[in-house]
Amino acid sequence: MTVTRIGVGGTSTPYDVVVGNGILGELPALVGERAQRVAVIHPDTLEEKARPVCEILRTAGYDVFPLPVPDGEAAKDVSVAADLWARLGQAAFTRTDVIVGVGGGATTDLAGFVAATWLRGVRAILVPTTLLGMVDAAVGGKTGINTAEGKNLVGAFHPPAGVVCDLDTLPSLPREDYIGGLAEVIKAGFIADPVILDLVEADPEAATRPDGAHTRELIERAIAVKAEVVSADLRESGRREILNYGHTLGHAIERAENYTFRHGYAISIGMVFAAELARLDGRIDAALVARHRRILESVGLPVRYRADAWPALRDTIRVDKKTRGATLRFVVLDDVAAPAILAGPSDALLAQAYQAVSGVAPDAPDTD
Ligand SMILES: NC(=O)c1ccc[n+]([C@@H]2O[C@H](COP(=O)([O-])OP(=O)(O)OC[C@H]3O[C@@H](n4cnc5c(N)ncnc54)[C@H](O)[C@@H]3O)[C@@H](O)[C@H]2O)c1
Ligand SMILES: O=C(O)C(=O)C[C@@H](O)[C@H](O)[C@H](O)COP(=O)(O)O
Ligand SMILES: [Zn+2]
Repeated sequence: MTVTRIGVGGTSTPYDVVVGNGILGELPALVGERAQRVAVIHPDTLEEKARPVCEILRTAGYDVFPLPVPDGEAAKDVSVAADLWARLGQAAFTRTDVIVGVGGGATTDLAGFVAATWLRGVRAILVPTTLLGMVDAAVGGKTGINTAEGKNLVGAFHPPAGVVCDLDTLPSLPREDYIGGLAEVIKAGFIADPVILDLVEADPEAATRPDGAHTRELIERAIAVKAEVVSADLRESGRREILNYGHTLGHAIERAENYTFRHGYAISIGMVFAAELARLDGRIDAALVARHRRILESVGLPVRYRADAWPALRDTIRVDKKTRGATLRFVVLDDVAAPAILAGPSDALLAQAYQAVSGVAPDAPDTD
């Protein structure tokens, strides 16, 4: 199988997202000759994915420090970052040394954040092992951790020095996590690449499998969308906001669920909410909202959330990063591949859109 390299620019150090099978051998060249030590941050549950990375780097002559962290979202916590800072200090990690993050989006967000903050910035190389990590989290340099008040509230823009997407890691991913990653693939379709939507609609079942007929094309198209957007606007001063489609409500749902709800599942619901908002604002028709529900449901993603959660979700949305002062801002669509910002929707409009997502009037008890 061929190796694909998708370039990401917009920074003084452009890098490639490399996609292919059995491509961990790309790593030593990315780490480079100036580094002596390499820290390999990985979930403690994914030792078998970190081991070949460590072996390749040891064989290439580096001093390798495997640094296990808690699995999943539990890693995106300041206590975990502080523990890693301590371990880097104990290993006398210098500015020419390198951090490699191996795992899903939660792990690469943490590894990137630690790389951004250690000595005010050392190089990070990311090896995403989830679909979501490959098509979204590992690309573009957003790093961060959660706080009690909300998702990703502390972080830094710190582009990686390289991203290695070894497709051989995907078959072991639990099906639910694979489907979670499809939410970001479908998001890329709605905001920028209609062919993604066509491919999912043509065979939704195949889209849920790492060996599906169009899987590689879906992955590469979604990466290309992300690469184009972050190359144009690394620091989210404008265009990059479109990547937040579905995330305003989605992040609030994740917080309401104490970060036990898959990110992709939450943003799937969030995209339906954003579509309902756009319809109520007169931007899109009911058919496009229905297309959201149909595509997302066809791959097993949720499109509804409980009605009684609205007051808490409404409060959390206030600290969304796109909010300016008291003005809430949502990414919406004017059409497929025509994203826009809806600023300052009324409380009534928001509640009406949420009603369409919960299926129950906001004040009424949830009888589901
Ligand atoms: N920085 C960004 O631009 C960006 C973009 C999108 C999402 N994110 C973040 O990414 C996170 C979600 O990422 P995720 O969906 O990858 O979740 P995750 O990192 O929690 O991984 C999901 C689960 O899959 C397991 N896993 C990972 N790879 C595996 C493999 N190959 N085989 C078996 N199990 C495997 C993990 O151990 C974990 O239990 C969220 O924190 C979200 O905020 C960040
Ligand atoms: O890269 C971006 O920009 C995104 O918004 C991609 C999102 O899929 C991702 O979940 C991101 O972490 C959200 O960023 P945040 O700034 O809303 O925390
Ligand atoms: Zn996301």
